[in-house]
Parts: sequence; C-alpha cells; structure tokens
Amino acid sequence: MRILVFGAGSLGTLVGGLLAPVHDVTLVARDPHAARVSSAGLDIVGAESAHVSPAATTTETGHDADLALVTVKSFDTAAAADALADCDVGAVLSLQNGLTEETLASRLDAPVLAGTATYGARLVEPGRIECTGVGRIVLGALDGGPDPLAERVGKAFRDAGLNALVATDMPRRRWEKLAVNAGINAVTALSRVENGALAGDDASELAHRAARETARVARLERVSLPNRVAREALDRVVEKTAANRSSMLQDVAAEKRTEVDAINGAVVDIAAEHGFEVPTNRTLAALLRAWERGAGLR
Ligand SMILES: NC(=O)C1=CN([C@@H]2O[C@H](COP(=O)(O)OP(=O)(O)OC[C@H]3O[C@@H](n4cnc5c(N)ncnc54)[C@H](OP(=O)(O)O)[C@@H]3O)[C@@H](O)[C@H]2O)C=CC1
Ligand SMILES: CC(C)(CO)C(=O)C(=O)O
Repeated sequence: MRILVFGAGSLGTLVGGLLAPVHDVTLVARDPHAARVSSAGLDIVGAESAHVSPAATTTETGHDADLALVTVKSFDTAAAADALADCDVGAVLSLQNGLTEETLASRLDAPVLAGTATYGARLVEPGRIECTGVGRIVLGALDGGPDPLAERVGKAFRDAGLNALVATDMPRRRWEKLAVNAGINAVTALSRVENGALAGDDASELAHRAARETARVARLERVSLPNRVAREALDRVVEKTAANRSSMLQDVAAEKRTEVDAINGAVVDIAAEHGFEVPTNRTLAALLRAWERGAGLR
C-alpha cells in the first residue's frame, strides 16, 4: 500500500516507520527530521527496534497515495486537510486525539476513516523515534458498521506487524476516548499531576464530571455511551497509565499549545448545538485557553 503520513512528528514517525518494511511509506515532516530520514534512514528504538528507510519530505502537496494517515496535532487538522485536498489520496485515516475526523471529512472528497491509537511515541532527535509503549490502533467507518476499506487498511497494518483492530463501533469508541481525554488530560494539565494522582483525589471527581458530561453529549449525538461506561473507562486508564504524564500535561510543561479545542472545547461546542450546557468542560476549556493566551500560544 502507498501510505502518506501527514505530520510525521512523534506518533506519525513511529507508525510510518513500523509500516515502512512492508509498505511504500512517505513521511511529510519538518526539517531537520525529514532531511535526516531521507539521507540516513530512521532508527526506531525502545519497545520496538528497527532501522527503516521511508521516503521523507517537507513538501505538503502533490502526493499520490492509497492512504493518508493524519498525525498532526488536532489544531493543525484543517491546514492538513487543505494540503491533502491538493494530493490524490484514496482514503484518509486520523490517528489523532480529539474529534478531528469531521474537519477532515468536511474538507476532503476521499473517504475518511476514524481511528484511535494507544501506541506511545517520542521523537528523540531527527531520524530517531522511541516507541514508549506498544499499544493498539483501532480503526473503522466514521459512522460505524462494517467497512471493506477499513478491513483493507487493518490488514495492511497487521501485515506490517502492527497491533491493529478493525471495529464496527467507532462512534462509541471515539466518544469513550474523548470522555477519558476530557477528564484526564485537562485535569492533569491544570493541576500538573501524573494520571495516577487522579485516583481517589478531589480532582478525580472533577475528571469524572467531565467524562460524564461527555457521555451525555455523546447520547445527544445518538451514540450509546452510558455514564457508568465512561466513568469505568476513565478509571481503567488512570490505573493502567498511573505513571504517565498526559499529553496535555506534557504540552503545558513544554509551553506548547494544547489540544483543548478538539477535546473539552469540542464537547462544549457539540453540547451547545443541542442547547445543552456542560459546565465542567466549559470551565476546564476556559482555564486551558486562558493559560494558552497568557503564554502567547493563541
Ligand atoms: N505521541 C503519542 O504517543 C501519541 C499521540 N497521539 C495523538 O497524535 C497526534 C499527534 O501527536 P504527536 O505525534 O505527539 O505530535 P507531534 O507534534 O510530535 O507531531 C505532529 C507533527 O506534525 C508536524 N506538522 C504539522 N503540520 C505540518 C505540515 N503542514 N507539514 C509537515 N509537518 C507538519 C508538526 O510540526 P510542527 O510542530 O513544527 O508544526 C509535528 O512535527 C495528536 O493528536 C496526539 O494527541 C495519540 C496517541 C499517542
Ligand atoms: C490515555 C491518555 C490520557 C494517556 O495519558 C492520553 O491519551 C493522553 O495522554 O493524551
């Protein structure tokens, strides 16, 4: 399969690198990373190890591919979609956090698949990517149900040895992940604690409230996500990732823009479309945006 990875930073470089031994992979990345991969190849270290040689470029448009993986941060999704509109791609799959697929689908003619990724990735230096945890990629039709395209993509990923599952219930899975991220990411970023600190603390009640509100909005969107399921999913992730610093906490610590707009902000916006108020998500989003403005990031 000819696979274009649009936005090959941490996650995109890892997934593209793992796909490269079997597929024709092109990383669209920034220099000096793109130049280094082009000239000397890519070292994958950590929980996976390999030396691979995908193509790498900073050129955003004019590509021809069977599949485009979108791995830019959620706030760069619209720009990525506009660049992909000037490529010839057969299908698009987002592996991002937050609700980004709708932005892609509204700007692109190619079919857009939904995806979630729990692999951990960190770009150590140009040309060197660390796999910090072997997770799973789950993908499927954006509206749910069986999908031959998703099956083909899932098989292509598994052929390269990736842990990939094709699911027929992506709407529920996306909203469940959103509920987890709405609770854990925002609360850990604002209180500067590891995920495990949410267990049994006052802050855990706040995270649970954000997740419950998200589940309620999911149901308004006709996605079956009971509050209990969202709460249990959050508790499970807190337990399994207790030592993790959430991606949003890492962003805040590095003074980088966060993905709040596609997480808590998306919950607020979609709730508003239904005339529904989500005070916890609204407060968390307002605080994170205030911090971003103060840090000159928006
Ligand atoms: N890292 C991880 O372990 C995981 C990440 N995710 C999700 O995956 C997504 C990506 O995260 P992550 O990989 O960590 O983020 P990164 O910031 O490491 O990677 C995104 C990369 O895309 C680049 N980029 C943006 N626009 C362009 C463009 N037009 N042309 C070329 N390159 C571009 C960025 O460059 P620049 O910064 O210079 O703009 C950056 O290098 C997020 O939604 C995240 O939540 C999900 C699971 C795990
Ligand atoms: C699951 C969780 C909360 C793990 O830290 C995550 O997705 C993130 O940090 O973005």
